[in-house]
Amino acid sequence: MHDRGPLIDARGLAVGYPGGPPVLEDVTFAVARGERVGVLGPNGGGKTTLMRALLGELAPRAGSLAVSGTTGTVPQTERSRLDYPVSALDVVLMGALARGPWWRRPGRRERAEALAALDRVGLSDRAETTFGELSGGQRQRVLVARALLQDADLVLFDEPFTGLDTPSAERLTTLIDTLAAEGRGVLVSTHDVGQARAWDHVLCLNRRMVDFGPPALALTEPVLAATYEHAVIRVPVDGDGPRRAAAPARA
Ligand SMILES: Nc1ncnc2c1ncn2[C@@H]1O[C@H](COP(=O)(O)OP(=O)(O)OP(=O)(O)O)[C@@H](O)[C@H]1O
Repeated sequence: MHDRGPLIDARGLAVGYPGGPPVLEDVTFAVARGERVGVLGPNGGGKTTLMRALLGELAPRAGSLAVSGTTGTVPQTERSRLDYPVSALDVVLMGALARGPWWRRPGRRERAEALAALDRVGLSDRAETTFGELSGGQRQRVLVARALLQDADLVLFDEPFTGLDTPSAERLTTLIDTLAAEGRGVLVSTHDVGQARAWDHVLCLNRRMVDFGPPALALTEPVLAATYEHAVIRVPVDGDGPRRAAAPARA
């Protein structure tokens, strides 16, 4: 892994789709190694669009975006289905392809590393299972194993908690913590404001950046109201103490 500078440095970033107006503007944030950054925003707020820009699929329309090191991605589960019959192990081994020179096919050593990566995400018994036959949560964990094999400096998760039951969500939370503790930067888009409070920074998006900072400073009522356009459920905490807000459930 490289050791210096932020993994992501976005300044005044604007992004859009070919032929259309920008769908995301004025985005300024940074992600350092070892940080977990939550990306919050309503449906259509631009979270996936930001991920696509970070992956180099969409070029900045304005401002600047620098992403350093290797990037592993865990897309939304419905987008991670593969139509061809590859095993979970094959998918993890794709991480070795990204790591090595293009002419070198993964060998016995990479296979052993891929099995170890599957073991780390608790799926060593599913190595030969067809990827498409796994549950959404299991597919996500296979993709985390792929990022581990790739030795990704930065791991992008696009709404990974959607549809997960409580044990799977807890397991994923622990994995995210572990990835960050290893010095990787982790960017996670989520609809769960309460969960993002536990991370290092939050980036609030609603077609433009509403705020970026440590959750204790950024997640104020005005910021949440601007992010979710007042569709916020207010939950009082400790009588007159600060209020906690939760994003509305996905439609
Ligand atoms: N391929 C595309 N071509 C044109 N516009 C698109 C495309 N994908 C998304 N958009 C538009 O960009 C805007 C932001 O969408 P995006 O998918 O980034 O939001 P999101 O925050 O990820 O939403 P969700 O929470 O529903 O996943 C939306 O208005 C959407 O219609």
